[in-house]
Amino acid sequence: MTGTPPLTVTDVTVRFAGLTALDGVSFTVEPGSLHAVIGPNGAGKSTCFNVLSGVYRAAAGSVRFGAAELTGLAPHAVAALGIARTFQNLALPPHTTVADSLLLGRHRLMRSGFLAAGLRLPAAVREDRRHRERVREIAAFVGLEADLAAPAGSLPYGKQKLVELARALCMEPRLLLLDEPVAGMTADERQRTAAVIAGVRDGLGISIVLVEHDMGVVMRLADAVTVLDFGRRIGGGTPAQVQSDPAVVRAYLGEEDPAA
Ligand SMILES: Nc1ncnc2c1ncn2[C@@H]1O[C@H](COP(=O)(O)OP(=O)(O)OP(=O)(O)O)[C@@H](O)[C@H]1O
Repeated sequence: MTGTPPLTVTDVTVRFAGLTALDGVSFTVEPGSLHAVIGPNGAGKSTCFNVLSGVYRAAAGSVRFGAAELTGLAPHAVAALGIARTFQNLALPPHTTVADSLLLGRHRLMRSGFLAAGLRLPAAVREDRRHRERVREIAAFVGLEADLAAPAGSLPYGKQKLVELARALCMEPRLLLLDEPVAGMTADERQRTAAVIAGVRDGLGISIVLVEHDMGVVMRLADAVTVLDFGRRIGGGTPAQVQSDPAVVRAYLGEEDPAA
């Protein structure tokens, strides 16, 4: 997709009743790149994710997607700019088929109102057919074409997470926010999902922000990494750069060794 602007996070601070969860954090997500946000437990990753998706409001700083200022926008207004998100925990209606779950993801793009759709007016029928075709294409892209008629809740966990990813893609986003997309997956599922995520970046040209604990996946997929610790940005760069950064290594070792 053309026209994806950079996402520029500048000096963002978020406070919760006396606790500074993010403290003057800055980074830029280059167009079409996969940018991972990592850090030990409690570092501020989820808070960062929630600021980008409009769930939390920053006390200070700015988040710009091209010329658009995101801070202060409600989640639906952030989505309207072409920023889609997935959730850490499954957020799919379990009895709804995969096809219908994905169609729900296209709601923002649908012009016909419920009345026109309900009355089966010709324009609404044509639009419905167009959206179903696109849903099929996106399902094929993530490897779910054979599962379109299945209730989402009947699929194995890894596939349900792929349905969520596909649903976000159905919004035709320019930027995709992924919240721990491989958490709870088997090694096989992790590998498959990582390949799909790489395909989204490489094949669709969508920028991706990835918050993820799995270092293997982060280091294999990311073009750039931002490292948080206690709400501050303590490092950043390519995966190789952050892996050899003593401050980053110290932050992670500190987490593993409570005596340190
Ligand atoms: N809604 C909230 N109210 C109060 N404190 C919060 C809230 N959300 C997060 N925090 C606190 O802010 C800090 C950063 O939390 P956050 O969840 O962003 O970290 P994280 O890096 O995502 O951690 P984890 O890896 O454990 O998910 C923590 O000290 C956390 O307790």
